[in-house]
Parts: sequence; structure tokens; C-alpha cells
Amino acid sequence: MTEFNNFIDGRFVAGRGDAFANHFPTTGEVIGQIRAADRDQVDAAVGAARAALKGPWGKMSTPDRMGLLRKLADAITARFDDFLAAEIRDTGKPRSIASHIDIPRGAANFGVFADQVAVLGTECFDQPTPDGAGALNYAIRTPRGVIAVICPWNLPLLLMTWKVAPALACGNTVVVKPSEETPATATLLGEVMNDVGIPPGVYNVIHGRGPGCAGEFLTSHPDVDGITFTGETRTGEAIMRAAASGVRPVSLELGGKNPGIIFDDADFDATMEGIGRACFANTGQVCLGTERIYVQRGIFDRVAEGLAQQARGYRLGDPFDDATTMGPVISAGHREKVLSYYDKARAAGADILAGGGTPEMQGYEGGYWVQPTVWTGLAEDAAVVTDEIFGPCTHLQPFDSEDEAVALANNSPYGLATSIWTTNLARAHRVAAQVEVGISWVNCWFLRDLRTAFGGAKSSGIGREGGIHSMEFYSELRNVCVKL
Ligand SMILES: NC(=O)C1=CN([C@@H]2O[C@H](COP(=O)(O)OP(=O)(O)OC[C@H]3O[C@@H](n4cnc5c(N)ncnc54)[C@H](O)[C@@H]3O)[C@@H](O)[C@H]2O)C=CC1
Ligand SMILES: O=C(O)/C=C/C=C(\O)C(=O)O
Repeated sequence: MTEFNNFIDGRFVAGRGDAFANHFPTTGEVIGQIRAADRDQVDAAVGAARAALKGPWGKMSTPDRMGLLRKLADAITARFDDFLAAEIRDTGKPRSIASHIDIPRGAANFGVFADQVAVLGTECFDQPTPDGAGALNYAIRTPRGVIAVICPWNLPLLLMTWKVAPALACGNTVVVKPSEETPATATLLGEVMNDVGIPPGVYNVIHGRGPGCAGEFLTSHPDVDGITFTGETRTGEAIMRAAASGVRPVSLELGGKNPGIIFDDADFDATMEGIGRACFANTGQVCLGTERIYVQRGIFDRVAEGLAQQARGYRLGDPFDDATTMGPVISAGHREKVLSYYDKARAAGADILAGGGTPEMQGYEGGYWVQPTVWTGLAEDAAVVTDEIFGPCTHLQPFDSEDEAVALANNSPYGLATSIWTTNLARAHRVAAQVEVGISWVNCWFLRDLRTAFGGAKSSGIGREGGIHSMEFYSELRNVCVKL
């Protein structure tokens, strides 16, 4: 059984907070024990991060830091199989997904932000003065300081390094609080940090739950200079309240109820492939996933049947078997939440085109399984159509006109992402500009260029990360005005 310890100031230390079990979602068996950090240990982690800022890390040149980030990318790749096994055991996600998305992106994030900091410039202004000599204003970029990184369980290494890499690139130090469901890859990264020579205190990991525990101890710590978070909107609100004390900046990437819009001129096969992934990839546990689909009436039945067939075609099972295409959801609690929506859909009179319950899983009876599910026929104010479910399920609704599709898509407090499927380019541009989201995909989904702005509108978040936008959050500009 693996013991997940905290990583503070370059050393692994057993937590003095509560201890709780880590489960393998495929079977439900206990595979590890997490020893949460208590308040003093969170304090020690923040203290170590502060000391590292003042120490060798704070004094290191940007090229040297970039060199270490590139080494980190290489070192993750060198230990690819260890990271892969750790991620699969924590999440139950199929190897086919983790080996193509989670672990490669975990490494790539460090390379991308090393490149980004290499081309980072600042502004400069000549200023006329009454004496005619002028002044020169130029900005220098300073790290924000100690960054708290609060992560979810759906893409643990990918989302954690998406924040840690730019934070370190800008010269900050970090204290990471991984999800209590997925402690493994953040812990393993501690070993890699030591192996490549990242100074102690630059990267710290504290384990534990959120409210009243390590998460809250960290976000409310007065010596934290900024907080970055991905997860549920209500948690984002709690973190924002904590950040108000001390006026600390936050970057929040929150929930979604993302609409897909399919026009009748779409390339049918490509659309079905893309929208299917958008609904079911990672067992629907992707904040960008599509839980509402609006289909132009003429092709509604064909799309509905195509999607239902896809849902029925998933192969659930052993994540280490390459034939497996869908894993369980993350936990017993999350399964209960997802299934409660399956019940609500049935009670509200949905047409269940596929799934709608729990699969028979011989040999994996204790696992957290749910069936990939497709519904239609519900009103737009049904809970299944309004709430983020975060499971392998979606609801289809017909529309007649472009304006109606846009209005339906925008009828949500969330605004994270959309995908628009059409061969009419003018319409694609029009609709992409009108849907109130941070990310509009046209004829694709989850096609990521890591230089682009990533984040949500409305209740889906505050701020953008990615490329220069990450640099803006993880550094501060100081203007220097020189009288000539
Ligand atoms: N990427 C996303 O958008 C995600 C959305 N979710 C949604 O959120 C629901 C709940 O899942 P959870 O894992 O409970 O998400 P969550 O948002 O509560 O947890 C995410 C992280 O925040 C921490 N946290 C929770 N409360 C905190 C607080 N008051 N202060 C500081 N840290 C805190 C947790 O320990 C975890 O590390 C899911 O059912 C799903 O609908 C969950 C995970 C990811
Ligand atoms: O590609 C990314 O950087 C992020 C993808 C997914 C999420 O943010 C999420 O599911 O929370």
C-alpha cells in the first residue's frame, strides 16, 4: 500500500493531519493512504517557499531557470511509465487516454512555458518633459511570490503542471494542494524536482481535503501571494473570499455546462467523432466536455442515433488493457452525484437513447461505474440540462434557426467552452463570436494550442491562462521611470 506524504522543502514528510484512504476507482479497493498536512505543516510549506524565493531560486537567471524547466520536461518523459501507472491507479482512466493526453501534456507544459519566458518582453515609453530632456519609462517583470496551486482530480498531472510550469518559469515558488482523490503524480513530481536539481522549497506539496483542512489553510495563509485554482464554481467562490483578505490575485478556471451546436451542413462523420469525444472522453470528467447539444432539426434523429450508438460502443474495464476505452468515475461520492442526475432525467420523463444507469461489471463490482448516457426530450430548465454533472452523459435538443441555437447555448450561467459544427465558414465565425464563452471550437474539440488564452466567461471563471496570459498572472510589472 502506497503512503502519500507531503513534500516540504525538498523532503517527504508524513502528514500530521488526518489520514485517509486512496481508492482505485476501477475496483474500489484501497491502494494507498494519504497523510494530510496539518496547519503547522502548511505553514512550513509556505515558509519553505518564501525562503526559496529569497534564496538560490530568487537569484537564478532566467536562462538557468529555463534550463531546469526543460530538464523537468525530459525527466517526466524519462519516467513516463511511473507517471502513467500512478495516474491510472488514482483515476482508473484508460491507458489509451493517460498515455496520449495526461502524461505527455504534463511534460509539455514545462517545455512550453520555458519557451514562453524566453520570448517574454515588457513595455517601454519615451516621455517628453518640460525641460526637453525627457524621461524613459520601462517595465520590469517580477515574480508574484509564493503561489498556492489548488488542483482537481480529473486531469491531475496535466492541470497541476499547467499552473506550476508558468509559475516557476516566472520565478515564483509554489505550494501545491492536489485533490484528495488523486495524490500520486504531484507527489511523484517531488522526486523529479529533486532529481533535476530544483532547489528545496521551490515546489512543495501538501495533501488533504479542502474546507477546514489543508486547502483552506493554504488559501487563507497570509504569506501566499496569489492563488490559482481549477475546479467547481462554488469552491472558486470560497477561494475568492479567502483571497480577499490581503487582496491576493486569483486565477479561477471553474465549472461549465458546455453547449455543442450542430448545423445540418456539418461534415457528419467528423462531427460525430468530435462530439462523441466531447461528451464521453475521460468518462465525461472534463470541464470542457459537452453536456448540452443543440442539433438543427433536419439531422436531429440521425445525430441522436449516431451518438447513442457511440455511447453503447464504449468498452468499460481494466484501464491497463489497451482495448478499454472508458473508465469509471473518480469516486463513490461522484458516482452517486452522477447517478442522481440519471434518476432526475428518468423522473422528468427524458427519452433515454442510451445508458441511463449502471453497467454490469463482472470482476469490477466495487468500482465506480456508470453507463455512458444520451437523453433527449427534456425542457431547458430541467436540472439535467442546467447543472454541471461531470459524467459521461449529454442531452440533445433540436433547433430551427441560427439565432435560436445561439440563444439556447447562451441560456446558462456558465460560459466555458462551445464546439460549433458546420461547413459554412461565415456562419462558424458569426456563431463563434456570439456564444458567451472563453473558448469557441469550430469543427473540433479540445484542440489545444498552449499559447492561446484559456479560461471561462460568466460563472466559469476569472482570468486567462496559457501563453502570455499565464505570464501576466504569474508575474507583476514594475514601471521604472528614469529622468534623462
Ligand atoms: N475541472 C473542473 O472543472 C472540475 C469540476 N469538478 C466539479 O466539482 C464537483 C465536486 O468535485 P470536487 O473534487 O469536490 O471539486 P472541488 O472544486 O471541491 O475540489 C477541487 C480542489 O479544491 C480543493 N478545495 C475544495 N474546497 C476548498 C476550499 N474551501 N479551500 C481550498 N481548497 C478547496 C479540493 O480539495 C480539491 O483539491 C464535481 O462533481 C464536478 O462537478 C470537479 C473537478 C474538476
Ligand atoms: O488543456 C487544458 O489545459 C485543460 C483542460 C481541461 C480542464 O481545464 C478541466 O477539465 O478542468
